[in-house]
Amino acid sequence: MAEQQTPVAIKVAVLGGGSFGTALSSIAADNGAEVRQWMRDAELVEQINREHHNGRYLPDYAMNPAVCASTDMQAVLDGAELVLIAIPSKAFRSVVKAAKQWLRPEQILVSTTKGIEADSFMLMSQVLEEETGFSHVGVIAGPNLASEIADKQLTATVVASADALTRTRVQQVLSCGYFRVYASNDRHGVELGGALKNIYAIAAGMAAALGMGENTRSMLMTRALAEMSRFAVAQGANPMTFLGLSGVGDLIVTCSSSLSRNYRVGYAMGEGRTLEQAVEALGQVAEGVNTVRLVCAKAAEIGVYMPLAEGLDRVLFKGVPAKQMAGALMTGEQSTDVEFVLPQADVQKAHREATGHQETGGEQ
Ligand SMILES: NC(=O)C1=CN([C@@H]2O[C@H](COP(=O)(O)OP(=O)(O)OC[C@H]3O[C@@H](n4cnc5c(N)ncnc54)[C@H](O)[C@@H]3O)[C@@H](O)[C@H]2O)C=CC1
Ligand SMILES: O=C(CO)COP(=O)(O)O
Repeated sequence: MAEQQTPVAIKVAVLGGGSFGTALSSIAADNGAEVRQWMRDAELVEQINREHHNGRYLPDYAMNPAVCASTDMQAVLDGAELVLIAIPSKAFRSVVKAAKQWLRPEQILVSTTKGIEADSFMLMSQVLEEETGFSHVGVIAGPNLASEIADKQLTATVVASADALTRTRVQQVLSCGYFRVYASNDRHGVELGGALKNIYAIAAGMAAALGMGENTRSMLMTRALAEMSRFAVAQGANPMTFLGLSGVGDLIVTCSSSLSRNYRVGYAMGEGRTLEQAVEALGQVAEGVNTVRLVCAKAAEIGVYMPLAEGLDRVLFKGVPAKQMAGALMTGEQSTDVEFVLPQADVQKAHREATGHQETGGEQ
């Protein structure tokens, strides 16, 4: 599958020793970049440098031997033109704060993280901007299960940035025969898509464990897309972005695959495990668990109707049994299919004219 391309002469730093950071490091090295990968775990560093594989996060993956792992953040960042940050959202700001002293304004900083910061409700590229004030900032998001990338399955991602240099350099560094990098200038929409879809991946895993069929899964994904776009529009994003790889693309893969960690958390809960048991058994990050809580609080604050996310929030954090919630979620009063085609205001007007009542009250 891999195709020959001209080696990219560039120094790349990857912050994060998890599955996604590891897969991206290896692709960049395959393309000829000089790659250094930072992580905290000295044993893992030693293993990667000696055996060229990451036994903790991607044990079956033969990494490019040229990837040099290190616990020394300064050495990793020194001279890097492109910095990829693959750190879970909970730790993202603290890592950027630690890195800041060695970052320079001409560097390109790209988040690969699909989460939201708890206190600020910021996306990770906003954290990057706030901490550094630099202008070459972007994100990567899309249907990108790290274990499939490791398996060299044909995969597409999106690099999103208002900055053309960021988009071009990421495309040069990461594009290869099995990894296609599409560009977007809607950083906010792309990043929001990546974060929001994790919520529905948990719900889809739960629905699968409860024995729901393909019609149900399709309904869940489609209504999830409506809900995600509704929230994103209220946050100022472009709903068209949700038709792309980082919206519907990522939603499909994570709602369909047991390789998704978010899906696996939902599945375990659908089988009767508690959230704590499900997360502990996973042993890796499932960003959707925090995202659902944060998004529901924000949706309540700004008045966006999100019945699926709110139902999941009740199962995860308020002790409502998954089985009880699943039926209720899917059978709320129906109303508009695509609300950008048939606006909710028109539905309410027709309802008022037909019944003399004021509100439909159901799903938008
Ligand atoms: N794995 C995947 O398939 C994909 C993951 N992502 C996103 O990438 C981000 C990172 O995910 P993964 O690499 O999959 O995570 P992971 O769970 O495989 O690994 C997380 C890594 O972050 C490190 N880490 C955690 N807290 C840290 C701290 N305080 N300081 C330094 N390092 C810390 C861990 O030691 C570990 O190396 C997540 O937001 C995820 O949503 C995006 C696309 C695909
Ligand atoms: O974002 C991902 C795939 O695009 C990875 O999903 P999980 O974090 O659920 O494994």
